[in-house]
Amino acid sequence: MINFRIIGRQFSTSISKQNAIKNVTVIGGGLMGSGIAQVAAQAGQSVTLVDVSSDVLAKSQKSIGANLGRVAKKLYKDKPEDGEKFVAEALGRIKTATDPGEASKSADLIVEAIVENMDVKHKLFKQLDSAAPAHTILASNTSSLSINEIGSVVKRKDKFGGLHFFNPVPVMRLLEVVKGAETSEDTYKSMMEWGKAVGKTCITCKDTPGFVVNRLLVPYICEAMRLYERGDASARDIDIAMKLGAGYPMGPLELADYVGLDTNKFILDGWHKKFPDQPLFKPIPLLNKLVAEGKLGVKTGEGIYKYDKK
Ligand SMILES: C[C@H](O)CC(=O)SCCNC(=O)CCNC(=O)[C@H](O)C(C)(C)COP(=O)(O)OP(=O)(O)OC[C@H]1O[C@@H](n2cnc3c(N)ncnc32)[C@H](O)[C@@H]1OP(=O)(O)O
Ligand SMILES: NC(=O)c1ccc[n+]([C@@H]2O[C@H](COP(=O)([O-])OP(=O)(O)OC[C@H]3O[C@@H](n4cnc5c(N)ncnc54)[C@H](O)[C@@H]3O)[C@@H](O)[C@H]2O)c1
Repeated sequence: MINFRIIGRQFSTSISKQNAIKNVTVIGGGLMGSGIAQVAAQAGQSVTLVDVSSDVLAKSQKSIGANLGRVAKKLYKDKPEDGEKFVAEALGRIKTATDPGEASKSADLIVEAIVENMDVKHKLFKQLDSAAPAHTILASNTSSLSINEIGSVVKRKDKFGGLHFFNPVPVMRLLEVVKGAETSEDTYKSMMEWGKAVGKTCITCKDTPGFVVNRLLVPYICEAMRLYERGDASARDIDIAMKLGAGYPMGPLELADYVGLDTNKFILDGWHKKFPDQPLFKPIPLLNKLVAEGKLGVKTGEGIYKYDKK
């Protein structure tokens, strides 16, 4: 096992002896999917990263290469040639594909990280369920949707669950492992072992809205947006307040831009529809306006703040 530290946080990449999952297919090559593919490849697993867009896949490979470089710089501080080997080997374990069905055929585990939309996820999981071998575990990285509802379209309900990672995946140490109503004990154990093998600390949660982290974090971010929208304080001052007054690494508005304002809106709209009387889930006109204008945060160069385009 290799242990290393990034910004004061302990990391490990290891191939667990008990972990029977060797071939992982990640569907969705965006922000989350590329991070999940990276940590699995770092842990020695064979990864197929799938997206509908070849352009996205090319961009993902580039960002995975750069982020592996950041990890290698710390892991192999005194041996840059070993660092280069580490990056090349990890990148070599990642194949890309555009056909989810074909890419499922040799998978032990499939992690879905596509758009936060129930209909789109249902369509994909129906396809994966019929294409993947019988032993394959199917998991969703959904931020806010019900695991039971996503899994309602698959026949293998005992082999379905939630694996919720955090952004940026290579840095954030937590993995929420979500048991659906019909997730088997074997599947749950395999998901926990796999999470550990990719260097994460796993917690278990029932299938409740937002699981643990987002049920607390999303209302916090939304309250910060409402505070800003009312003009109670400037965006900068709200962020400074929570960084210096509460010790958060990012302020809530910076974090909203970092996660993606579209993702924030998908989550809030979904919860508002389900729980219309909950004031914490009420729509936020400012959020709706920014998303309608295509200002989605860091990924589009503008959200609550403006960013330099890379
Ligand atoms: C909505 C969803 O369902 C759930 C979610 O994901 S909610 C979001 C959860 N995430 C958070 O709350 C993130 C909060 N923010 C943070 O922890 C920190 O601000 C941060 C880790 C993102 C960035 O840290 P910060 O010190 O501001 O910036 P930066 O200097 O760029 O990065 C710090 C270190 O992390 C490393 N790093 C950052 N991103 C990385 C990545 N993608 N891959 C590898 N390493 C990375 C950098 O190399 C740097 O290392 P160094 O200090 O040794 O040079
Ligand atoms: N952004 C976050 O901080 C965060 C954190 C944890 C979980 N999540 C969840 O992870 C999922 C992905 O979020 P993201 O931020 O990576 O989104 P993203 O927009 O960055 O990436 C989604 C990718 O999925 C691709 N895609 C869409 N439909 C597809 C399909 N049918 N087959 C294959 N690829 C398809 C898109 O082309 C896009 O590249 C969502 O469910 C989100 O709620 C997001």
